[in-house]
Amino acid sequence: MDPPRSKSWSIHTRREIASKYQILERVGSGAYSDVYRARRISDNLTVALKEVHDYQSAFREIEALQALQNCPNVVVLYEYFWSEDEDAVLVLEYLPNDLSDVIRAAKKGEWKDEGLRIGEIKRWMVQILCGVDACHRNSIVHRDLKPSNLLISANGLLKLADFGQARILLAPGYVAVGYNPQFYEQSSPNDAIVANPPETNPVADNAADHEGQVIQGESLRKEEGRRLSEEHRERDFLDEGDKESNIPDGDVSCLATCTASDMEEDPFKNYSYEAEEGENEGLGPLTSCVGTRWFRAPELLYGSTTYGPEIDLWSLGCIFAELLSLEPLFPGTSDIDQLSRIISVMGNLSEEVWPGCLELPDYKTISFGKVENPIGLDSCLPNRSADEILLVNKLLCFDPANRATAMELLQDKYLTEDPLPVPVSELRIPSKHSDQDEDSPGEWGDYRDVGSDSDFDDFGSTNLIKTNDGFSIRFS
Ligand SMILES: Nc1ncnc2c1ncn2[C@@H]1O[C@H](COP(=O)(O)OP(=O)(O)OP(=O)(O)O)[C@@H](O)[C@H]1O
Repeated sequence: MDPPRSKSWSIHTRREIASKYQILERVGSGAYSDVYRARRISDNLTVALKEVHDYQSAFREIEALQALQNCPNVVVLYEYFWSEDEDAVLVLEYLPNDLSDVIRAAKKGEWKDEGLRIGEIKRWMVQILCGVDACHRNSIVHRDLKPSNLLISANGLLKLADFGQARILLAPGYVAVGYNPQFYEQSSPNDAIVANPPETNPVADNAADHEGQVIQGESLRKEEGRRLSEEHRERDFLDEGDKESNIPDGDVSCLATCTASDMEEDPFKNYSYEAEEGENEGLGPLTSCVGTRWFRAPELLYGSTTYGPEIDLWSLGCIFAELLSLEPLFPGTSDIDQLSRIISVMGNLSEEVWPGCLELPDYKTISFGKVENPIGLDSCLPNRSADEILLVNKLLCFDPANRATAMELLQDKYLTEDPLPVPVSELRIPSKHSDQDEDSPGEWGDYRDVGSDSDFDDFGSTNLIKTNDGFSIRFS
């Protein structure tokens, strides 16, 4: 059989890969990668080969995954292929589903009852929080959390994936901390396994999973990591920060909002997409052009280059709201529309709700008319309990300092009181439609396809008024 059509043929012609893996089919692609299902020849283990066409994205993903090797809710990196002239290829554990599949199936009524059960929602939330907690305890900001980047194994384990935009916000030499075992253990008498590192119940065709992980994990030796870091440091565009020239820093999601043409055509040209050097001590400035629009925190939309892990917590708030309502919470069609949706629900951003917001690079460039009666989160989550709305409210705060941390939420009464999270083994996972062309977005829509190229397309009925300082938006 001919190999599948692909953006790049290099993976099929690389001997070092062909000698160890049999490539079976392409299962996905992103802005900078093609992902294949493959079989490890030595033991028949099914793996995902991720061929990354962007150097920096590959480096970031490898660096972050190495730091998170022992975290049960982060995808396992078995090994990687790295050479000067070729795309990096990451060998990852194969995870056939993602959370957007679960939400879509629940919305379609695939399981014959209304949406997701509360115990299921809670178990998904706990697994996501464990993964995010592990990242943040290791000072890693994921920067692109969304349902389609939360992959799910055949037996219900959820794992954070796609670390191509991740940043480690600490100086080299930092000793990473492990995961917190408390939340991976039994949380109810029937809950035999919540999530244990590595998977303790491998499915039949992945029988070598456990062993494979350990052995291959060891192959990611320290010297290898050091060599990679040194190489990275030698590159021209070594990032002491995220530079605009580097906007691949982004991904498709980011490009959907921040393409070069966008910026040329965008009347909000004063937007501070360009990071200024030296703002973020020791690390350089960060680009505000990260993540997928629907899940982007307000500080990013206002051009911050000094944000922290709290941007992930905002994304979590959007994901949790979507788990509860089965609808995206803020499906903005442009960055301005994104902000206007947030403000129409939460009210205006002001010093009162976020002291210091005036310092945001684009705060004065865009002003929104006074929203007298914000819709409120409860209207977006009809039929959900006060505790559920409160949980989401703890994440969706304008002021990043007020957002609850992943660890705090793991101890939240909503997740620790009845009905308890169901065991992982009771989670329902949709059957995968293998016949869908992965190049075409699904009928429900693709997060990578969420925006038009220009901030003015699809701007709807909102009134946009040019002012001396920039633009003003009035809600009709
Ligand atoms: N470990 C895996 N197992 C199975 N499928 C995977 C795995 N990793 C990625 N995929 C599939 O490949 C697709 C692209 O992967 P990924 O999102 O990591 O790449 P990307 O180039 O960083 O994408 P994006 O443009 O969304 O940032 C995913 O949506 C998923 O369908």
